[in-house]
Amino acid sequence: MKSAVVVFPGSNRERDMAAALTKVSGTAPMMVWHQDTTLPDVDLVVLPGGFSYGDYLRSGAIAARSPIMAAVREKAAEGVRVLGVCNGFQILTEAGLLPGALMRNAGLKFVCREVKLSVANADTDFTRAYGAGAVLRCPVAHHDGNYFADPETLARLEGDGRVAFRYADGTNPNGSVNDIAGILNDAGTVLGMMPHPENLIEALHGGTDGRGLFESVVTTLAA
Ligand SMILES: NC(=O)CC[C@H](N)C(=O)O
Repeated sequence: MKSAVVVFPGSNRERDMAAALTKVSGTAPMMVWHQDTTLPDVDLVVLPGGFSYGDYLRSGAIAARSPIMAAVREKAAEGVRVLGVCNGFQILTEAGLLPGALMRNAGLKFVCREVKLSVANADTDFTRAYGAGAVLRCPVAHHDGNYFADPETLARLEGDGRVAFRYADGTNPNGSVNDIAGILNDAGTVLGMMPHPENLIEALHGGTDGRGLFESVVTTLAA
């Protein structure tokens, strides 16, 4: 699987993401600077976590208007898979590639801890390696993870199975509506999620629950 990781000023999870992609897919991703205007020929584009532009204005708002985002939009329109984790999810909503918004955490505090995630739809390109109803451990680290969408959008997301992950067992760290932790676009090719699956890849991380997401994409693209 060929992949690219976009790096913005203030990104801080791009190396974790690159390590996870390399470990699971066997191929190192290409790292692309936000000022570039083209993306290489890849099967997956990843927007990593971090504090792009210092979270000024709103988390992800300035990055969503970076030169590279026109190319990300083009790839998404072609059906290339796009994954946004944490700040990457915020950038995808700010860019209009995913609906809704990530508001300040309900507790008004930065939250850094492990949560439980349930796989709300195991029939997606990003989740098929997990069984239906699987519950996994996953770390979160954010202050703007409180997912919100208007009732109409929410009904569409829920009705179309576009909620990929939910916080489980009362571990919702941010007050997101319907315990939403990750959502898909209409076509199921773009996933945004607040938790960090790239940080539970090998035994040294304390667990491997995050691997399934990357394995799902690898398997989907190999099929
Ligand atoms: N880990 C991250 O990507 C954090 C995203 C963003 N800076 C926030 O705190 O909400």
